[in-house]
Amino acid sequence: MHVVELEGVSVRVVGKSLLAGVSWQVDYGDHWVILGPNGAGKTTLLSLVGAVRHPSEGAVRVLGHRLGKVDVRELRRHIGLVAASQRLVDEELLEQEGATAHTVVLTGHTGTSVPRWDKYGDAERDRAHRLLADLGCKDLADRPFRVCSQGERARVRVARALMADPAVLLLDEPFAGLDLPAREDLMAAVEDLARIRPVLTTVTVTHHLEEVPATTTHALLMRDARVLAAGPVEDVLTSAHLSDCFGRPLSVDRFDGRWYARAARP
Ligand SMILES: Nc1ncnc2c1ncn2[C@@H]1O[C@H](COP(=O)(O)OP(=O)(O)OP(=O)(O)O)[C@@H](O)[C@H]1O
Repeated sequence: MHVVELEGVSVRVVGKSLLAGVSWQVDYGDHWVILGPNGAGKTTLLSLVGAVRHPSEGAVRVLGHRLGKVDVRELRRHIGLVAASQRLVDEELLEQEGATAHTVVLTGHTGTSVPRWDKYGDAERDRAHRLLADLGCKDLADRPFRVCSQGERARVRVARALMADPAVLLLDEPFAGLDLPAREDLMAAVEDLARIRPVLTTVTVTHHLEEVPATTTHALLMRDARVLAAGPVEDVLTSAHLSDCFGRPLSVDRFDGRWYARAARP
């Protein structure tokens, strides 16, 4: 069984195709990155995998369950989704309540935007502390989420998503808006996660090759609602594929496991 399986999937809204004829398979322990220009359909693809939306055509199976034939609320409990664009968590409410980073992580256990204190015992509290430590921010436990920096929040959100022990973790532009040290801290945390949780599957949407974690195993390139290339990361992240994807000549390098792109000079 695949973690994610799409067969001939299209998503249409009035007068527009958001995804067209997409087939794709993700296996347990894979770490995928999805790249493509603005409007290519990356977030739409991730929202299918997150069981947030349904396809107009074709079949989507997540953790063996076909969308349309499964209780998506139950399915979502096994999927960790961190996406600024899809407000699944009411962070403003948590901020108003003065929630600490530890409390925000705890709410991941109940999948709620407010803490359900009767549901959290010592095991859950310890787990939330461990996850903050795994994400390199154990010192934030008692800090109000409201005052955490963007980089700190980004790591707390990932810890929250892991609280429910999901089989698959979906990250939609997790590095957006972070400065260089914050980006590198989150990158290190994501790479550590891949090492300490070998069965966790991850799918990360990003805009920049510099944001592709070194632990990435596979890549999928999108353009105009279609998949341009998908497969093992070293086969897909080539100068030719990236140039095709972004519509201009690009030169791609790999150094120390990380990827870099720049405009090709004549
Ligand atoms: N409900 C909708 N109705 C109409 N158009 C939509 C709807 N949702 C998304 N779109 C459009 O579909 C296209 C794909 O959107 P999507 O958010 O998946 O792209 P993306 O690759 O994630 O883009 P970005 O990199 O800019 O975040 C965009 O042109 C977007 O404007």
